[in-house]
Amino acid sequence: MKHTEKIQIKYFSDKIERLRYIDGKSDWIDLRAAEDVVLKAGEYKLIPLGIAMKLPKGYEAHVVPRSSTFKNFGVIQTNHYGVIDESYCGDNDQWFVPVMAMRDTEIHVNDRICQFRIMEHQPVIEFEETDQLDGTDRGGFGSTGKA
Ligand SMILES: O=c1ccn([C@H]2C[C@H](O)[C@@H](COP(=O)(O)OP(=O)(O)OP(=O)(O)O)O2)c(=O)[nH]1
Repeated sequence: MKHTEKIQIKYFSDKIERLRYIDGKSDWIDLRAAEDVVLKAGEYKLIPLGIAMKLPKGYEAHVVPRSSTFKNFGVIQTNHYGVIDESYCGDNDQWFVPVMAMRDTEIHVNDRICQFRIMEHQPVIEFEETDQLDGTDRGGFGSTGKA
């Protein structure tokens, strides 16, 4: 059985619903736009998500689009994969999602536009330079993708 982590959360708006799991379908948690947004095709906007959190020690959070985000809103997340650092934990550290509109679009406050989960940090990495790697050579990029 998975253990539970408590996360301190601050809401910047009363217009968004409080975060929750949706129907037990996934352990990713949807995030909501904290304001109405109107964009023309090609425009960029940092959309406030109306929350800040103090993540558990040793964790970071990852923010990605929902599968339906492009179909519903016509926007692409410009950083593709948002990383919320453990140090982004203060009173003003509101989460945002950067988007670009591919068509004229409107996003309304409380719309579920992206999702997040928390992940443990990776181990500390030390790089050891060498002229020859001792792994088996696959032949380089794209070498198996011909047939
Ligand atoms: O999609 C995102 C990505 C980042 N952040 C916040 C949390 C993160 O901890 C902080 C900095 O992010 P990152 O280090 O990826 O951005 P940067 O461009 O390197 O900026 P900085 O100089 O603030 O580190 O911005 C978000 O709210 N949404």
